Amino acid sequence: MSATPSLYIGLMSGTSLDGVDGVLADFAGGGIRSIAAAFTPFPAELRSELMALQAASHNELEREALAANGLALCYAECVRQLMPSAGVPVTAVAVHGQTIRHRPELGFTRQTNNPALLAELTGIDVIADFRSRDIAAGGQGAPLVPAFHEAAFGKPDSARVVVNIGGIGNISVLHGDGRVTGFDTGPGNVLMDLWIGRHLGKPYDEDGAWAAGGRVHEPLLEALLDEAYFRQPAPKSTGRDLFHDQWLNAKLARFGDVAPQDVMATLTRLTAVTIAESIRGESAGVEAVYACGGGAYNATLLQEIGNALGGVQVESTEALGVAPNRVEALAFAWLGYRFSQREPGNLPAVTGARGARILGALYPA
Ligand SMILES: Nc1ncnc2c1ncn2[C@@H]1O[C@H](COP(=O)(O)OP(=O)(O)OP(=O)(O)O)[C@@H](O)[C@H]1O
Ligand SMILES: CC(=O)N[C@H]1[C@@H]2OC[C@@H](O2)[C@@H](O)[C@@H]1O[C@H](C)C(=O)O
Repeated sequence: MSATPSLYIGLMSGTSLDGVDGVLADFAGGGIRSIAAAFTPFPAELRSELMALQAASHNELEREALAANGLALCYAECVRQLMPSAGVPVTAVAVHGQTIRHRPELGFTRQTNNPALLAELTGIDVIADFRSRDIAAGGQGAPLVPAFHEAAFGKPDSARVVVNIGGIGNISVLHGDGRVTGFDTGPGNVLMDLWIGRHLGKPYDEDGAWAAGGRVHEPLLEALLDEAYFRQPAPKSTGRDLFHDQWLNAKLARFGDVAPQDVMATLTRLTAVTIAESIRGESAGVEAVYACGGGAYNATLLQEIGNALGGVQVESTEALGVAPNRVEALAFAWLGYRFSQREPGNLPAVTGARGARILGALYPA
């Protein structure tokens, strides 16, 4: 007889600001099983307000509170879509919130959210605020997915790398001997999305097709790589606080004559080489690299990461049984489960925290 289900819903809205990814998962008996997934796009107005809140602006306290209420409605809608797949009561909804400021060096990170409203709207326990305890313990508060990557994808005696390519990229190196290292590599899709939006009015470069038809401009690539963050040792994490449109504009200032499609090819290469160099720096002979996050659907990008690693084939996490667009939400469902078990969620070797900590705060139904 199978164990009684232990159902959690994970909700993630990341730096791409495209919407909410939700996953219903069952962790019965210590297993990890994703049952159903849903995606709720942000209404255009909420998306642009969340984008505006990424930087200092007028009356932002009130605007943040209102955006948090709007977010809670999107989260509730995503939960509503997942509920029919549950069958039995869901133990808790684990919700990341929307990062609008990430400044671990100043001792804070801010994921705007209204978990009380979400508990009210869903009638389910809500677990939120997963990052601040790690920062309180001296850590970066990010990335948090490496512990989950090890639990879900780790294989004894074999070295595997999981690379999450969302707005920002992050790697988890599962060394195969229980050790896990990882950090944010820098831009994932954020600069590419910005550029194709500006030039073709599209949200992203589907399959990397536009970049594939362009040529990498080496001097521009060199200028883009001239960024202290790439040389900084781990632990490290980043976000739109650093990699924003002014960052890109400043880099492009000397390269006004480069064709937009060639800029796209160069930005794709930038993401690929910063990920590949980060992997190389952590582990010499990596053979198995698995990509997740929306960037895993960018064939050009995966090909370029593989090339930059000297011909390694980069597969998506689909090969390990989890669709790439489900991994992050599943990770937060799992972090919610860990919270309920009073088990730590962070890895001090990754975030730099003084020790393992239970992450999250409960808003009862
Ligand atoms: N078919 C596709 N082809 C190319 N790129 C894609 C495709 N589908 C999604 N993407 C990219 O993936 C992004 C969304 O990825 P994801 O949902 O993993 O990001 P996120 O969770 O918001 O970010 P983060 O992990 O930084 O928090 C899109 O903005 C787009 O750039
Ligand atoms: C502060 C913040 O929201 N960071 C995100 C972001 O998106 C990717 C990368 O930057 C990672 O550090 C993190 O998300 C994943 C889910 C994490 O915590 O592992």
